[in-house]
Amino acid sequence: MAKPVSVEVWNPNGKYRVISTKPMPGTRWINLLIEQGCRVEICTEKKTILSVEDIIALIGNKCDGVIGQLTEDWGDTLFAALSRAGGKAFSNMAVGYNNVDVNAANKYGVAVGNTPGVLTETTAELAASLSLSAARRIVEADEFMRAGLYDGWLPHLFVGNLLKGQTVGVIGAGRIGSAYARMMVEGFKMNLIYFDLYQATRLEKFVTAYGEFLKSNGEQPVYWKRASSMDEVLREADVISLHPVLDKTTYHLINKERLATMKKEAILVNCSRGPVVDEVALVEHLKQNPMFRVGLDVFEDEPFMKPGLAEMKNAIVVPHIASASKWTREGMATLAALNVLGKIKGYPIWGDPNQVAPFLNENAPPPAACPSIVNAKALGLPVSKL
Ligand SMILES: NC(=O)c1ccc[n+]([C@@H]2O[C@H](COP(=O)([O-])OP(=O)(O)OC[C@H]3O[C@@H](n4cnc5c(N)ncnc54)[C@H](O)[C@@H]3O)[C@@H](O)[C@H]2O)c1
Ligand SMILES: O=C(O)[C@H](O)CO
Repeated sequence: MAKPVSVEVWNPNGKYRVISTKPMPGTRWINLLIEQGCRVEICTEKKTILSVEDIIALIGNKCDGVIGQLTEDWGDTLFAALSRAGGKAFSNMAVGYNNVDVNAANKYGVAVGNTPGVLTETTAELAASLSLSAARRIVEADEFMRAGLYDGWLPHLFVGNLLKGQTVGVIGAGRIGSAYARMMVEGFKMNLIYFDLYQATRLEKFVTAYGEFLKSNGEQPVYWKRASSMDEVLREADVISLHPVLDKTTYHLINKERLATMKKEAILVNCSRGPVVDEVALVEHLKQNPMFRVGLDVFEDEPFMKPGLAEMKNAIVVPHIASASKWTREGMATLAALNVLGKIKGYPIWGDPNQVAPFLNENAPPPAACPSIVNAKALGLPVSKL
């Protein structure tokens, strides 16, 4: 028998039982569920990562839908349990869903939601912060100051890299990669080289137009290039930021050989998923190349770091906080709740999961649609005409 898991209950007499495996920011998501007749149960267990057994206990015998987290292993066992309990809806409170076995969800007819769009700028801003912090050695300098080591201005003290005129490389120029590229190009007047399976037409147009603007003002223009291989980006860029999805094509995309092709003083930023980088190879590379710097938001064996990483002065490490702005996190909770609610209510799927603003407007009721269901096609779910 699984141990009972502690929950906080809202609207106990609601017709549909919806579980959230974690307390989530804001209250709009709870109110939206309650207004539509849901009983909402929020897991209040103290431990950060729930096990499959914990979640099975939460699901129980009757559960219409679950809002879950990227730390949870949503595979066959959990989708089978949800299906047995009558559930047909699950949503990650995240855009990435590499923790979800979508084929297993398809097998049990469970819709899988995610939360694109609302976290694009927030995540790109963190990638830009890590790029700048690494270039200007901000964390090292802060530690130096606090250790009482500063005894006066010196010509060589914490000399870093000037970004202006350098080249920013983006691997995975989707929503977040493109937003990051625009920030680096416009903010720091960097040239762009990117690699993606698809052409980032809007991004290219933006850089072209900005380059023309700079030129017309008598300034050095900026340029873009779509690389024909990832290696081209690694060889040419001074700052490289990783923004692909994690799947079998991107696992250990950055490995020992590829690190060796990068410039000795390059900066590597990862705000995608930890396993995109071979972290053991990275630690070795950081040891051998003290001028090479990294900014990491994600780790291969989260929440752990590979041995040696924490000791590296040329690494900045933060605990998976790229989407952590109040507006974004409340919006993610709202989108996740509306994915589950929409499926329970039989609503169609929103036509463009990149345009989620109507769901986030606090002054109007959200559209009667599921904002983003990744397996909508596989399940044959209808698309909204709104
Ligand atoms: N650190 C965080 O807190 C955080 C926050 C949000 C998203 N993420 C991660 O960022 C990822 C991207 O999010 P997004 O909203 O920009 O998604 P997106 O789908 O818009 O962009 C992903 C891009 O990666 C490209 N891609 C896929 N395989 C590739 C490959 N082999 N080589 C190069 N490019 C490839 C796709 O074509 C696409 O353009 C998410 O899947 C998630 O894992 C992390
Ligand atoms: O995929 C995601 O959304 C993140 O990792 C958390 O915001």
